[in-house]
Amino acid sequence: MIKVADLNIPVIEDFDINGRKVLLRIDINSPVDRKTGKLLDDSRIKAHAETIRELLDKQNSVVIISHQGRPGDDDFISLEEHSKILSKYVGREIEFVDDVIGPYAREKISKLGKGEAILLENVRIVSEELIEAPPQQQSKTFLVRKLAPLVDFYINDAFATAHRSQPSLVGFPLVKPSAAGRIMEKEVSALSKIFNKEDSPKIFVLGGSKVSDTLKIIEHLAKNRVADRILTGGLVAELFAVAKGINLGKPNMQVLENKGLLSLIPRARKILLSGAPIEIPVDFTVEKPSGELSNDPENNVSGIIKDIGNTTIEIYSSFIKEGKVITLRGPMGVIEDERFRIGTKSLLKASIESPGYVIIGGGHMISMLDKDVEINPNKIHVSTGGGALLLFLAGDKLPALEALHMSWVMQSGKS
Ligand SMILES: Nc1ncnc2c1ncn2[C@@H]1O[C@H](COP(=O)(O)OP(=O)(O)O)[C@@H](O)[C@H]1O
Ligand SMILES: O=C(OP(=O)(O)O)[C@H](O)COP(=O)(O)O
Repeated sequence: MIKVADLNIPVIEDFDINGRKVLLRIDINSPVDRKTGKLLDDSRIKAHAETIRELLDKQNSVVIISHQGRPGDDDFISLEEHSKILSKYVGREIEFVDDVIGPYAREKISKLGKGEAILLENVRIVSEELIEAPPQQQSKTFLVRKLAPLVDFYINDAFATAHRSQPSLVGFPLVKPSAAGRIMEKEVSALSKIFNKEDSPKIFVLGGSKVSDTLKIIEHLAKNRVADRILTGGLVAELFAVAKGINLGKPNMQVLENKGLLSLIPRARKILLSGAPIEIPVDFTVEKPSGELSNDPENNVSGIIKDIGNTTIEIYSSFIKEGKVITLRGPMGVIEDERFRIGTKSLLKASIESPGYVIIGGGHMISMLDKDVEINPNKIHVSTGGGALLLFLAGDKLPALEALHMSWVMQSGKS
């Protein structure tokens, strides 16, 4: 059992999970190369191998579920390639099953032998999975009703999706004995220890493309006075720049419009007006229509913004040097293209070389870490989470953890 604020989170040791059938929710959502559709990074897949191996060593039959991307996005792809990589890291074959709740998947689950594992297809092909609702409601979804009767236990190892109140995360704990997996356990234990409210200044480097999520994170960080400085990059920065009244030019406004982000401008403006400690880039690396690159000031951009600019890198790096705790999530630029990795890599370098403690999260950000450099755990925590990590640090109760707590209350009769 681990205690997280006032939640009791059951762990694997709290049950006799040997030779049983286990439904294991992991998060192997990974960056995808838009051109080839292949995975660009396997850090999350590698991380989850530990829990799977342990369950298989204990002769459990392991049914693995995960998501990848969101419907409509380029990275909403099958988990077939993931199963091959997972098999490599676990050291055992993990068969990919091209189904989630249909008769084929259910037969595969029923016939699964001891010490065997299967990976079901991307759980987000089941449309219910995209709807967020309270655990009670999610426990009545088809996903839960079809799969729960076939397993003995539910284990949630998906820390990176713990901020979503989706059926695969919060529905099962209400109907099955449930526990946190090893990644979930390690993340919440480590982060609870590392992140002290008193440590200051706390610097947050927030970029990427999940702008609505990031606005929510910033609102929570600001409300709970957790951040001393928020350095923005990626599409998050572009939205704040526009909200501040900076003219980024028609093509960039078009990018924001195409991504459905313009409606978020009033919300970003409200955050700025509330006095949240937001920093916006003073220059950008842009790609001109000719394909040429240029480093332009924020109010005179001559192409599509692809990364933060050189002066911004310098300014942000100097803030980072002063930080006691630096948390980075979401890249500064379009890192799928090697030419636009400079901003992200430079800020990662500045953080790692700074005297502060560094927390690195989010699939895209961790993919930029140099795989050959050893990570010193006394200096750096590499989290599998992005949004979940930030909301956890902001002091939010993550729905997946709350559901595990509810499960424990139901099992033990305690509160
Ligand atoms: N200026 C930009 N314009 C368009 N996309 C961007 C920009 N900067 C970053 N991105 C995109 O953000 C995506 C990653 O964001 P996100 O999913 O929020 O990060 P993470 O997975 O680390 O949480 C990448 O696909 C990257 O191309
Ligand atoms: O990659 C994830 O989140 P992150 O980008 O915040 O790290 C998780 O897999 C959650 O995915 P979602 O934000 O589509 O629910």
